Amino acid sequence: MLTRKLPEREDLTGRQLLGVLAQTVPDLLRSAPLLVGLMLLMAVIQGLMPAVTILLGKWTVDGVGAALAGQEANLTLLAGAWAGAALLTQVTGVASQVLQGYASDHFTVRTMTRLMGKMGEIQGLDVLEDPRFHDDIEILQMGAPRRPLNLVSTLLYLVRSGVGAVGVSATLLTIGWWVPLVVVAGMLPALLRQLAFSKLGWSIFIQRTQDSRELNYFQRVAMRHEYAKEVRLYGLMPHLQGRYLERTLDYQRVMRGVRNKQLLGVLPYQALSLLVTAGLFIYVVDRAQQGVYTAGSVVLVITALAGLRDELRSISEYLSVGTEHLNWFHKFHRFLAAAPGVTAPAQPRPLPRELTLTLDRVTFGYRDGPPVVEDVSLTIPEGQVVAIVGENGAGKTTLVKLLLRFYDPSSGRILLGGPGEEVDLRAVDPGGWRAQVAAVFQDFAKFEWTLRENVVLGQPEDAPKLAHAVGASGLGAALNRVEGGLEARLGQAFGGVDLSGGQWQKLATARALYRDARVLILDEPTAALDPRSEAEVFAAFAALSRGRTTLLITHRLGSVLMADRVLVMKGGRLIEDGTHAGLLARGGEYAELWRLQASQYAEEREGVAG
Ligand SMILES: Nc1ncnc2c1ncn2[C@@H]1O[C@H](COP(=O)(O)OP(=O)(O)OP(=O)(O)O)[C@@H](O)[C@H]1O
Repeated sequence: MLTRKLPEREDLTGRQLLGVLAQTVPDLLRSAPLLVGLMLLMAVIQGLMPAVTILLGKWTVDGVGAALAGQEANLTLLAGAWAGAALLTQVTGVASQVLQGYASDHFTVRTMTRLMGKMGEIQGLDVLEDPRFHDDIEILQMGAPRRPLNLVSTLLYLVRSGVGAVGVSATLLTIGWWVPLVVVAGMLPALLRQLAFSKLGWSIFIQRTQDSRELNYFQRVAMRHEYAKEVRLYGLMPHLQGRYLERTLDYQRVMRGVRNKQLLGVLPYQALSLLVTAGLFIYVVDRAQQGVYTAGSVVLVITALAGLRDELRSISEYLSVGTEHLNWFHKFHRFLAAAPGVTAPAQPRPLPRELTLTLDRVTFGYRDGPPVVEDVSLTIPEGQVVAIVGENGAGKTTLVKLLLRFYDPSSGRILLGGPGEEVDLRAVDPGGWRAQVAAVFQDFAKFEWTLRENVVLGQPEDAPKLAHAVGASGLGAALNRVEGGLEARLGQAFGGVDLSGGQWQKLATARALYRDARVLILDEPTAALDPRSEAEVFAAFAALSRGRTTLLITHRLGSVLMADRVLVMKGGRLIEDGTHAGLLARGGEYAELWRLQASQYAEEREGVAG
């Protein structure tokens, strides 16, 4: 059976927690001083209420006793005080909830804005492919709407319970100065023990994030439309259920162990606390029988002991959840302060006039793995149309991703600019450079927005340009068949229509055509198109690529004919570089690929003829 360990302890030390607290609280306070101030006021008032109630109880019992004995007692005043206390409890309770609502709205917007702002700063893809980042971002995303408010609330509850504990202890002073000391000393060990266990809380939470991401994935595969065909065809459901159950039961077993240990471990300490309480109770009752204490004092001790136990238990719980919130904030601050892999330069150099691309001995491996692009050097003058060919996994797409600065080379440089004006790609603003590029990626994004939004992608709308992009990409024919035309919502998630694979690809093409770019990148742009559409789209690209640097990655060698130059990649290296005719004449890898593809057509022709 698979046994699962708890993750490495991620808990911060007490000192580190205080550091996070000192960093977080002033920031939250500054962002909403009035709200937090009012909430603090409510917490202090609420904290005083238990002591008030206990004293009122004592005075009431003593007052009733006095009245029964025929002495004078102002019971009306007492009744008024009870009513006033109850009213104050109600009012502060409602006010706290209203204030929490406001604070929640405020903190959610603020935290999510900061998180999204930071995501916007992450220029590359490397960070997003790191599994640790997935866990962190999931934890941050889940926590952003609630952690800031929860931290504030927890701190306020701590204030309330702290004031409550002090207030209730103070009422015990009426019995004797030593009474609060004895009671707190008896209850403290259980509290500390509970606190020690609660440190496990964050580790468990982290574990839950890793597990829940995987469990969610199983659920998604089982339930979502995009996996439904394979799940049914290959009968995957029992397999998914089995793996889901195995993981869940395993996880639950670990959690049960932790929970049981926690509950049983704290029992002896709670027994000690009960002994002290019972001892004190017997002492006070005994002394009351001797006439040292009044009946009201006995009631006071009973209610104060119960009250103090409640307050201390609350303090322990709030400290424990507060620790979790602070751990979350630790991740949050670390995320905001992190310098993500690909960063924009502090003082970007302007883009050069001419966008010639130069790779100078560029080597790159994903996540410091073995190189998938190795020692590639080449220059592509602005305006050249270049085809990149080579077998699967040769590094063609990676080369393009490096040119777009989704990753930085492990060694070597990528330069932009004509002779004498070259600048390192790392020295220019990535956003400014990417604005010069239009691309149809192999795995282009299918946004579940309207068709129009999918083409325009946040750029200013220009009706003639849009009409041209839709027409030239071949998307126009699809539009006639989609209800709502350009306004049709795409994708299943919001009840929209779905397009065929080829129609989506035309849409991705329209996107590239709509963007007025100096560099065009086409990564297998026609893989899903029928022959007629492919011919049409290539005609559009041929028209578009005139005068623009174009990089066309393709396995369909027929389309290479539109290129001025062909690059052949193999095993991450650039092994051939020349014109179509030159490379054919050379009789190397390209000639071999061409011969193989041509022979397929020849065989088919012979087959048809025969
Ligand atoms: N994000 C990634 N993380 C890790 N490895 C990757 C990643 N993307 C690609 N690779 C690996 O890098 C190598 C080159 O991939 P690349 O996509 O550049 O090849 P390609 O020539 O475009 O292939 P194809 O013709 O199949 O599209 C492959 O071995 C692939 O497994």
